[in-house]
Amino acid sequence: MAGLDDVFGDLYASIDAVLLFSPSGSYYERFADVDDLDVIVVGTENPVNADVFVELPLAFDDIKERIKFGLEGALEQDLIEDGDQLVCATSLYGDEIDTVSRVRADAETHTGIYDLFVKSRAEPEVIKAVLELAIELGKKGQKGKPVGALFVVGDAGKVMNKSRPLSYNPFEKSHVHVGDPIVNVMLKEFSRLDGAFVISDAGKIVSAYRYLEPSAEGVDIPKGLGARHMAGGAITRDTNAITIVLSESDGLVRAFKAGELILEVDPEAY
Ligand SMILES: Nc1ncnc2c1ncn2[C@@H]1O[C@H](COP(=O)(O)OP(=O)(O)OP(=O)(O)O)[C@@H](O)[C@H]1O
Ligand SMILES: [Mn+2]
Repeated sequence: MAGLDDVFGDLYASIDAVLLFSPSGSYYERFADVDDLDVIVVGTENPVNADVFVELPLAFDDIKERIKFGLEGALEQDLIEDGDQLVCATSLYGDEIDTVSRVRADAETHTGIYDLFVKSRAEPEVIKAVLELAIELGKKGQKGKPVGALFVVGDAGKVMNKSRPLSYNPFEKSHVHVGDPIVNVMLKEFSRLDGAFVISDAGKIVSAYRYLEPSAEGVDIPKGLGARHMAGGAITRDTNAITIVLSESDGLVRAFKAGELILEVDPEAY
């Protein structure tokens, strides 16, 4: 008669490492005695004091997103490499680990999203909200038509100093934040306007209609992209902001940081 190991054993056969997502102390200790196994702890914090730890910028309710960030962070820190077979153990229903997934590390899906969230000045929740808004806008367009948009996130004071208004700022004196569903509807409406949105570290919409005037000297963006992307790339070198840019012409969402393109996603595939 076969045991459950014969059925589920494939899940953890010949793996390169185990990623434990926010394990309790006792759960983590169970792994100390397992021979020849690399254990990587992943979480927003490291209360078990694991030596090998990947920090998550957010807890991520969505389990696929949580695992994606864990893998990207582990790749970034060279804890795992392309082609590694991994077991990810996480909690889906409660606080204890109750779910095991086998995944393969894949350098091709290593998008740069981890870097965008973890080492940026703006709050991760704010970056997540803007990225999701840009992706939604890219999927649906504005009234069915493709639309472009440029969001400058973080270091807003400096960004304002390196830009000028194209028209009246509809967000003047308002105290609204990205991520609020009503505000997101407004941002989508205003994406038809020229220029950029400026958003603070904490997510406050500082301005729409901003014309960015960074020095673009030495900024290297992919050929074929125009003024929106050039300005979006360059402002991140002159300031500590990141930018999220939706292209009207090719429909892709890109993110820039420190003057470089670090993320390129197709909204339809996200
Ligand atoms: N310096 C700038 N600051 C803010 N917005 C800008 C700037 N330059 C261009 N834009 C905005 O980008 C829009 C599109 O410009 P352009 O076509 O040159 O950019 P692009 O990089 O090709 O973007 P897309 O792929 O969306 O066409 C402009 O209509 C304007 O609203
Ligand atoms: Mn263009």
